[in-house]
Amino acid sequence: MAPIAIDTPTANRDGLALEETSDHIDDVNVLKGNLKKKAQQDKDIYEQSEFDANKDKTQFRQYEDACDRVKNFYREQHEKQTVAYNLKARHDFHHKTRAEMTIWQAMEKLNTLIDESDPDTSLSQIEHLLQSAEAIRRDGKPRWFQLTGLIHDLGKLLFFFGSQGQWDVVGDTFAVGCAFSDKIIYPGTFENNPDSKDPIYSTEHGIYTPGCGMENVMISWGHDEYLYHVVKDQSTLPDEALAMIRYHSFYPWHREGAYSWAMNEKDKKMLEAVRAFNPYDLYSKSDDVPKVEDLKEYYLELIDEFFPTKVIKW
Ligand SMILES: O[C@H]1[C@H](O)[C@@H](O)[C@H](O)[C@@H](O)[C@H]1O
Ligand SMILES: [Fe+2]
Ligand SMILES: [Fe+2]
Repeated sequence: MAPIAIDTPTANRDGLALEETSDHIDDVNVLKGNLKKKAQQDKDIYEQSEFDANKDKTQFRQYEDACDRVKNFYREQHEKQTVAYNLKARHDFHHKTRAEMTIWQAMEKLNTLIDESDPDTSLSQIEHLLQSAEAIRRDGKPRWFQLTGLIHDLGKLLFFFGSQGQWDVVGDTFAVGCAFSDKIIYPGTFENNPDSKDPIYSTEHGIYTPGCGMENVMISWGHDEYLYHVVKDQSTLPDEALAMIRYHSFYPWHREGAYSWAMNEKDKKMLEAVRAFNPYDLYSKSDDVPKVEDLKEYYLELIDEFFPTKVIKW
């Protein structure tokens, strides 16, 4: 079809030159775009989603019925996550840069890892990340929240950076340096962890003072804590996003209410944010498998918005 010719005037009624008018239109369009983004951002992160309401939750996290792969994973993890190991892991982390790559490259690198601790999915990690992000996006939640869904498990890259196995990378987390809570899954498997017999670490508060704040509690080392440090220093994501990343595997706390004695005022707010995130992580595992190539462009732009330095130090 031939383009329609429009007889455009060179100046508008108020005598403005055409160039200025079209600049103005551009500005208005930018504003409209911002408003649209803003409207999306206004959708409260705490508002319960349809997504959450429609899932049959009894289908997830059935650890008693889980296969041996999952049970063996936790037996090993619960034996080996000691205070001594956690101090060493943090020391090692702060003393080197393991790799330099973009967020998308990290997602691709992670793709060969199948998480041994997970009874609910055998999909690759890139698919799980996109499922989480897409569920948040479909619910019209803020862009920073969508990005948090996209990256929240990238800390599993630790597996390729000299971890001792999967036990110090994946799985639920718990506090070390105080008594192992009976709210942790398979609580009977801590017997062979030497800390369970330590005269201080085995007491309720252990090395901590009540009210000290979760950021002062040493949580078992793995993908949450690692990614939290990477993202905190290299992105503009808000505190809520950092809490979602740092505590998303901390089910004894965010789901079962353990360790409440350690919380401070800020933690109460952060706990709500972590709880708002959890359904998108857990229940999106039964959604359709996303098509990576179809979504790539949208997410590349989103990544650039919050990671000013494209190449990240891992
Ligand atoms: O098996 C899963 C998986 O490793 C997740 O990435 C982690 O966040 C969960 O807490 C855990 O239960
Ligand atoms: Fe995770
Ligand atoms: Fe996840």
